Amino acid sequence: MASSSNLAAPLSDLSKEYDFIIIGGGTAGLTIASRLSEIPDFNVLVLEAGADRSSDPKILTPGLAGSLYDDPTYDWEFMTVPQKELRGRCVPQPRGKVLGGSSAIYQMKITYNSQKAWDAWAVMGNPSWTAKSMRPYERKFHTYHPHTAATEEGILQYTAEFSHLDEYMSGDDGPIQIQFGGEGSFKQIDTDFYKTMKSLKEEMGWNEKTMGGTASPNSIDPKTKARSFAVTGYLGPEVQKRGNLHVVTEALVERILLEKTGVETSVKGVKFTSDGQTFEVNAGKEVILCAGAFHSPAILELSGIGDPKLLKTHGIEVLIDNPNVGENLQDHAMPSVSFEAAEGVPTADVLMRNPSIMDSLVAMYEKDQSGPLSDIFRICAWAPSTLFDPSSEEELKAILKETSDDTKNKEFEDALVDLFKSEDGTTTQYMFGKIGFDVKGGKTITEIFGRNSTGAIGDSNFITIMASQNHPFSKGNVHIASSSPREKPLVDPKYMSHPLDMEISARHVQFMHKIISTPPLSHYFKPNGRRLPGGFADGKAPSLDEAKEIVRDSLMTHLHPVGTCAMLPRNKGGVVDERLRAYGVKGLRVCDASIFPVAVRGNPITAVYAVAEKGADIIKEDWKM
Ligand SMILES: Cc1cc2nc3c(=O)[nH]c(=O)nc-3n(C[C@H](O)[C@H](O)[C@H](O)COP(=O)(O)OP(=O)(O)OC[C@H]3O[C@@H](n4cnc5c(N)ncnc54)[C@H](O)[C@@H]3O)c2cc1C
Repeated sequence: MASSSNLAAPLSDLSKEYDFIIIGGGTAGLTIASRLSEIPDFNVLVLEAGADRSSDPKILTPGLAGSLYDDPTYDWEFMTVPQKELRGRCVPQPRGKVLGGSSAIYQMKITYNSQKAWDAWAVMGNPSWTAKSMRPYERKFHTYHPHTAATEEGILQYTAEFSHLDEYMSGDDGPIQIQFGGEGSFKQIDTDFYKTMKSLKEEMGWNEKTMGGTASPNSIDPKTKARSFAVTGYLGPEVQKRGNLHVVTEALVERILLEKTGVETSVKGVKFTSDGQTFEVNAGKEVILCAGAFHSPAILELSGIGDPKLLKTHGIEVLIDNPNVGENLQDHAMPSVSFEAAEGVPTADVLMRNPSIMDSLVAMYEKDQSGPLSDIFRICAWAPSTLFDPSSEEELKAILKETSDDTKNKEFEDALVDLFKSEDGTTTQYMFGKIGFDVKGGKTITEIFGRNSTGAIGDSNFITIMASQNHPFSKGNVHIASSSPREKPLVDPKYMSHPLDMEISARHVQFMHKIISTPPLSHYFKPNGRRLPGGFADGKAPSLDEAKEIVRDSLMTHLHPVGTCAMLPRNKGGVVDERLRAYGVKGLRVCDASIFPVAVRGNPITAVYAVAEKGADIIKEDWKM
């Protein structure tokens, strides 16, 4: 049953025209809706395909985040097309299909982009998107609740000194609540991970300030112990009282309505379906497309904006010829190797095997928001992307030279190489999960986390190390599969299609041996224990060739697709200009993860909020507000 959410009048009260129509009530969409509706003269409509589940305990309980995937109630359940470099494996790609979008199902981990990686956006043709211009927006979206002395002593003293510890980065009155967690939020194993990464950093001579362990806070509200996300943050009670904001859920946008007057193409409105009925609403000022990295390009294509060849194949009239739509897909990909834990080391595998334990944890949280489900402590570390020893650096540079013939891509590759060379930009993000992953045997995310028929995890407990490449060279695409708005677009990230990505990832798999062999962390692993998907035999690091095979069998997504409606000059692959205006159409902007020209360092939600905050300011400025 379609609903018009508690924020607005029923669907039957829908006006014929709104100043701004926002497609997608997700992370970016709600941020922009909230900021634009601060102006009483603006009338704003949000159309969201998913339902309003903002009081659903599964969404609000931090420790239940893992139960939201592979369930169409919350998740679009994307699956990539078969990936050539992964032996034809398809990779599951959850995306939030509820009010709040992916912020309602994401893992709540907060990290920040590097200065150098923001500046790459400017260098590539968007001079007003420098790191300096983005920092105020990174502060604006959140409130940071200061960490405790225990967190300082047990964790932060061993971590790299940057971003969240930098006062300049800590917002004090933004809508999203960020915290490190209270007493008991981290365990001795977490402290030992940071001690190990600190000693490795010293041994490897990595940059003191930016590399090594980093503790990321979470977007959990310390007062309620609940997920803080786009709905709780940007559609709070005060915003809900605004008469100029209308949010319609369970409303699937089919296409943007465009009209041609002479040579000019402009936006007329939006066509959507809800409750089996079709509606058309006019946009007095603009349509703002915020449907995320997979749906935003698809909606453009369904509306006649894209590669003429593709559109004609699907019988769609070509209104704007722009073959860049849906290209430039970048996703953080990560080989994920599970190492058997030493006897007596508890991991979440125990919970997977004993649902009754989970039931009692849920009861604890329901009673007074206490227990392990009220908090998530996530650990990670940054390492240089390639440069473990100088000889391999030479080898990697040679590979890059061989593959750099594509002139359109040259600027992108140059920007990435520049990032590699810089102290703060060049990163692979190691993550550490206290649970086994069966990536090779699991077809869905749920199966990968140990509930699949291959039974590879069995009765063992595992600790998984993931190595996410933050600035991948491989680029894929997302395009419609047919002219039906109900059919999901085809997602092809082309993981590891650039040979340099394989070289980098394989070296990081080799380095995992060093991580598990270094005390005090080494004590948590069973000597010569089982490894998933395999390798590391006889207590040794795999050879480079063996490591590449491990990458093929263990690579999964870090769930950070971006870039498919890139903000770039049009002749360099752009879909929108630096004021987020779609090329060739008056009154249409795109603003979400799809506009990122280059993937950010680390987890992208902070960048999505910051981009949306800046986007809202740009729109206000352009309408002289
Ligand atoms: C499982 C998971 C875990 C993650 N963990 C982290 C993490 O810990 N830290 C981090 O920083 N990032 C994480 N991310 C990534 C982060 O959540 C996303 O990058 C970010 O939320 C994307 O925001 P967006 O606005 O681009 O898209 P979304 O937030 O996905 O919003 C798009 C919205 O558009 C709606 N929509 C799509 N098509 C239509 C249509 N035709 N009509 C109407 N509405 C439509 C969707 O339903 C959705 O609500 C995670 C992502 C996932 C999926």
